[in-house]
Amino acid sequence: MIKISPSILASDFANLERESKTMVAAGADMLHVDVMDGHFVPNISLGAPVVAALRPKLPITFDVHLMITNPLQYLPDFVKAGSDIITFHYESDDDPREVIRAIRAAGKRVGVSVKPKTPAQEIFPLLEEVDMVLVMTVEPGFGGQKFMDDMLPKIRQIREKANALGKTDLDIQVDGGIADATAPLVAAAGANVLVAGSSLFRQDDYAAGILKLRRAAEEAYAK
Ligand SMILES: O=C(CO)[C@@H](O)[C@H](O)COP(=O)(O)O
Ligand SMILES: [Co+2]
Repeated sequence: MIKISPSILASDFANLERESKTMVAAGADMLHVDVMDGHFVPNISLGAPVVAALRPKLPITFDVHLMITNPLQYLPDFVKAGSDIITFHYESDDDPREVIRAIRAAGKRVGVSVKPKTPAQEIFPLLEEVDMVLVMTVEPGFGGQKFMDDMLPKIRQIREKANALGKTDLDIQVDGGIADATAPLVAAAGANVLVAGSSLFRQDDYAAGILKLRRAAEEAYAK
């Protein structure tokens, strides 16, 4: 019901393979890869070569979060690298439908992400065309930021609209400041895919961390 997607942005990059493997063995449902270009967001992280290097070593869903300008230009690289879910930012392209179509045509699952200032209503017309909506609960660009609880109504609005459209299987992902205290809030609002970076990677026992986060969210989601 609840899926946990640890963000490897918070891992020890000098030991990326080991860190990722440990997180997968600890029970992660997918791995979240934050791609930042220094243009769409004011930070540079990692790119398709890193996905390509890790992909064959890890039998898990690669959940790639593109925080880049001109996603269509780089899409083939991320497809070739073995991404499973490709999420682009609604604000990063003038024609989001074209990006959705291209990701779909490449045989990948499609996510569309919204920054905190973008209202839910802007993506309502796209809900039937995507597999997942990513609601940013911080300004994209950096890990370790404080969760914005004013994003909770947005999650609820998207879940309600999806249900009203009959799209009850829409994944709603949340990303930014997700931890034991915030997981129940987002799950109660209707999110079912939780990205967590610093709150998981800073723990000694990743399995215990995932379990606790999952339980906190599941209890609230079921209500
Ligand atoms: O996309 C982003 C940041 O832009 C995230 O995926 C962060 O990596 C989440 O980090 P935490 O807030 O969980 O530390
Ligand atoms: Co992310």
